[in-house]
Amino acid sequence: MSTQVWTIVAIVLGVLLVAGVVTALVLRARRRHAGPGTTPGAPGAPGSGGQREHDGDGPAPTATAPSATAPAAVPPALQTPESVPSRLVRLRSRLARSGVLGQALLGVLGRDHLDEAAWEELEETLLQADLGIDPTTALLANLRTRLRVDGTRDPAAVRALLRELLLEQVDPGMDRSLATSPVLGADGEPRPATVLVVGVNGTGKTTTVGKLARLLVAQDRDVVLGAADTFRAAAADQLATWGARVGVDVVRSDRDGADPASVAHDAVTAGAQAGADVVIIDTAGRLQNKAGLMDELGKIVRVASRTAPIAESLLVLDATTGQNGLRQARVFAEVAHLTGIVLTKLDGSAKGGIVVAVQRELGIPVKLVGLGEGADDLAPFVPEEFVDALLG
Ligand SMILES: Nc1nc2c(ncn2[C@@H]2O[C@H](COP(=O)(O)OP(=O)(O)OP(=O)(O)O)[C@@H](O)[C@H]2O)c(=O)[nH]1
Repeated sequence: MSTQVWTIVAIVLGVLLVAGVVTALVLRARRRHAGPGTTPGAPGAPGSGGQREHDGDGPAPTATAPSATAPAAVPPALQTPESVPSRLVRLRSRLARSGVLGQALLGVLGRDHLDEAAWEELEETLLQADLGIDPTTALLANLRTRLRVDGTRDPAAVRALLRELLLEQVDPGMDRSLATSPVLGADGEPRPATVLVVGVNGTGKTTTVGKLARLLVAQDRDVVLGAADTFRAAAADQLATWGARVGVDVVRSDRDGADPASVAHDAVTAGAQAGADVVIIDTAGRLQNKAGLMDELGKIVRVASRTAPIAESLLVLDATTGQNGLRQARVFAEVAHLTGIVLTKLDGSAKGGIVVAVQRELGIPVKLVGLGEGADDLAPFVPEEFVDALLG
């Protein structure tokens, strides 16, 4: 072959080599730009509607509760939970969907003449909203008296009066703060605040534990989770996914059906060793008539409070279950010294009166409300906001 042909072959090979190198560099740069562990459409991936991008009131696609089948092996991208003030603003409209109660009451009160049939209608409306018979009777008696004494039928004044009387029933004076600061243990050493979460299956316990971890992380608390629901195998996986999303450690047993009290003990110990502020313990959903399961809960309580008293025992209640929820509450109160209620599924429920009924029944406050399936759809309960939402 002539020198000319060899030169042409060398040039072609050189061009191909340079093109290959350039292509490889471009691909590498693109991968870097996408970020580590980020797959299109995966939680936290750009454009996937990740937590940070979700500002509206619609469902938060990536913020939805992790499913039991979520892959535990691939660590999900770390998320930043929504701040408390931001979620209060965002979730207000969810509460407002229960405004049908206020509209119905104000509709009747706006009539020219309030006869006995009208008062019965008011009673029926309040009972249907699960306010309970005693609070309903008390509220209507006060309303009758005040309307007579004040002698006003002006709509704005009637609304203000109804607001005042409803708020009285919700009892804004109750202490709704969550005890989530480290406590002094029996040995004089600081211990994390232990938060025990109990309730019947399906009320939203595991979801609430995950959401609460996020709420506390948003408040700069160091959190450890204990997966003491060893009854439902998937619950620990579910919790592990919640924890991984916000960088929170989850203590779990590698054995299905392990002793839940032992997991609770390990979680409290791990929390203390890690210097955590809070240890939240998820427990198995139990039917109140299953004596064995309730005994087991008693054991968890004893073990978890061995080194320091339990700071919070939260009962998770499904707002849509009405009187049945109250029966559950009574049984749990006998076993665990309850300090607060988390009322879930209040989004879109017209049964907001259950807040009043359950507080009266147990004498403990509703501290948190669940307002959707999104990861940050949990908020502190604020009586004034709640009553304003009821009035629509
Ligand atoms: N709409 C709505 N759904 C909720 C809320 N809280 C929980 N859920 C849903 O309720 C269902 C049950 O939640 P879980 O957390 O698995 O219930 P659990 O009490 O732990 O159930 P067990 O582990 O079987 O005892 C899930 O589909 C949750 O997404 C809420 O505030 N609003």
